[in-house]
Amino acid sequence: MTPTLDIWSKAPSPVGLLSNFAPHRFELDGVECASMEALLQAFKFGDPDEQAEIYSLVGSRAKSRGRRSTWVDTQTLWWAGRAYPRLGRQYQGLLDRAYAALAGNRRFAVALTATGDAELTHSRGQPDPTMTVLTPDELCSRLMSTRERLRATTA
Ligand SMILES: Nc1nc(O)c(N)c(N[C@@H]2O[C@H](COP(=O)(O)O)[C@@H](O)[C@H]2O)n1
Repeated sequence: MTPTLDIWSKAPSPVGLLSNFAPHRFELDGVECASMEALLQAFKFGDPDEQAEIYSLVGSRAKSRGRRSTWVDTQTLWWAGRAYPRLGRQYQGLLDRAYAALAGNRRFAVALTATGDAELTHSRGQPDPTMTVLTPDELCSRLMSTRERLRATTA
């Protein structure tokens, strides 16, 4: 039977290292982020100066910082000065690029491939996309497809 691994920040390694809270550095479009959570929470702000305050954060500090945003009212997220409707296809493309960038972090890539063929879940996540910048499906589908790609390139 295929094992299921539930991703959250306090899970033992390697699963905890797949949480967006984990301190994996990566760069997207020339912006260095200390964690995926920092990038995701920065999407919630249209002001580049406010976004820049978030990039260096990790874990719950990054997530809490995002609570100052009112993005839920507008359903609009921001990257590189451009507005992304939350339910739009372009936002999905932005998430794809973000996870592709994260896959360049070796510690993340090693942790992800160490999960083998396990089904990845995220039971703590919010499934309604109008209430979160990343649903469990959006996270886990990207992690599992990235794992396939990493495997294919190292085979
Ligand atoms: N631990 C945890 N608690 C929640 O309530 C969550 N929604 C999540 N999901 C993660 O939170 C990030 C998205 O933040 P918002 O839901 O937009 O505030 C992202 O990292 C999800 O994977 N996790």
